[in-house]
Amino acid sequence: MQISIVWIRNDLRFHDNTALVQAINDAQENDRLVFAFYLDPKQFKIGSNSHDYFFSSLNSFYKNCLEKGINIYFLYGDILNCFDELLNNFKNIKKIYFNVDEYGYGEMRDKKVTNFLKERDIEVLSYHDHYLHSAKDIRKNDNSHYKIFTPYYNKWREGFKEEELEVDYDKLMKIIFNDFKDNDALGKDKFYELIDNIKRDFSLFTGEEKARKVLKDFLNLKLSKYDNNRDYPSIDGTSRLSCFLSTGQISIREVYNNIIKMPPSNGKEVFLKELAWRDFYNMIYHFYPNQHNEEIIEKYRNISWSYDEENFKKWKEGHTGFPIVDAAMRQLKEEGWMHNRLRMIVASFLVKDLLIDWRMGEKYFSEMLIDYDSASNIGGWQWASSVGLDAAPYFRVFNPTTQSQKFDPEGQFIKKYVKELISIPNTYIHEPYRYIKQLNNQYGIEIERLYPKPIVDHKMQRLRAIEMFNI
Ligand SMILES: Cc1cc2nc3c(=O)[nH]c(=O)nc-3n(C[C@H](O)[C@H](O)[C@H](O)COP(=O)(O)OP(=O)(O)OC[C@H]3O[C@@H](n4cnc5c(N)ncnc54)[C@H](O)[C@@H]3O)c2cc1C
Repeated sequence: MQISIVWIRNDLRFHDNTALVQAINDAQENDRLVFAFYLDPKQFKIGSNSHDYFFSSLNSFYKNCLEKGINIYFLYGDILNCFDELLNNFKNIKKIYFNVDEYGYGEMRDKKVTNFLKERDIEVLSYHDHYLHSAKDIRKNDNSHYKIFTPYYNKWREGFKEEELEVDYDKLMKIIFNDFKDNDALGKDKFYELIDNIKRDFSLFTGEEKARKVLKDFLNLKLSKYDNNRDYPSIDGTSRLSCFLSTGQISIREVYNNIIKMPPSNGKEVFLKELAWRDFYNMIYHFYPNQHNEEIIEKYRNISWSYDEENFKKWKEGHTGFPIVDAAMRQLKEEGWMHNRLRMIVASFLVKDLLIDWRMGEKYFSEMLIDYDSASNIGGWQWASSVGLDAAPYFRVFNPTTQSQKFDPEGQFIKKYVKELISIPNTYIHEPYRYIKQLNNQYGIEIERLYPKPIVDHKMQRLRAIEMFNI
């Protein structure tokens, strides 16, 4: 009997899980398959939304496995010790299957483990699975990578997209190997401990079935109007698939294939472009591995950012005195998700109004977002900060008030999250300070008790930001 391991990671699903399907298809009659999950202490962000969502999703996948009669072998601790333990516990492991990470810490970890396993004569079979096109797929004619999105997108549209892979469940159930004691696997206790300590339970928004339902609702109810509605945070007009995609609870090919089958519409075209941005940022992070810490545009590496903790706190808590920024930041804290338009507004505000280092914002998002994905998050932050490839030009400074007037004209979104503004007349909702000042003059009500006055003067900060970039 030979054992193959399927190393599960941010691909928490059965359907169209490339590594899993390949492992099942490759197996001979006497081969056996073990599911393994490595709990990486370096990646825990205990108490954060991103951590709680990931572990709620892992728990959901684990329960799905148990229902099917599949156990998971959890590993916890130093990665090479863990794989050593795995090889010792199952003497006849011949192959390890997994879906690769193409950037950042995950890519380094995969390389380290691959070398370790190869030295021990274990065959390592790794696959591209997480994106429609892997980082090296879409190239210019001279074979270099793209730096600008539009030509990348044109090539991306033409590129061949893989078909979805079906799981042969009958075969899987014949070859699955569960004959290990849970207490042999040191990680099981740690897994239960992590699940017990989840602060915010996101389980209702996890799982393969839920992801499929969210996709179906999007196709039926939102896709055809996506182009018009996607910019208005008070409208539920976007897919809400990001958390399922970042944890792999739905395959990107399943999303793409369903979209492609829909009748032509502007909504469909715009949506495909968003999927391409996801691939684009994966590609960029792959080719600029220091991007998490370093501006891609070299001349901006010497900007003297502010590290003002007080203003940073006001931004995080949603107390800046700019209602659209405050509503968005409160939504992020309460729900772990923020609308794309608002991500752009609050990121621009942090960097170009408060002049604070984008890395501080990126780190905060990495903890607060349930859809946290390092490539898209760093890409989004470098875009808003004008320091990345094909980013917003440095002189484009979002005006939080006009953005608010344009994308939340009635203030519906603002009033949902900034409750203290609920009875402010609509004409003042984007600049409540003006109204409160009137109240103050008329009745002597203290301004800051109702809602803070703007913590900065946007016009002045805009000029300072432009000056700061002028190096
Ligand atoms: C500062 C900043 C940080 C961001 N951080 C993340 C992050 O950590 N994780 C993340 O998934 N997205 C991130 N985004 C991109 C985008 O905001 C979210 O993907 C989107 O809001 C998720 O909601 P949705 O699924 O309803 O999106 P939809 O509008 O329905 O889009 C469909 C899918 O396309 C992809 N997508 C859409 N817009 C983008 C984009 N600009 N860049 C990359 N992929 C995109 C996502 O996978 C999304 O689920 C960030 C954007 C900014 C400006």
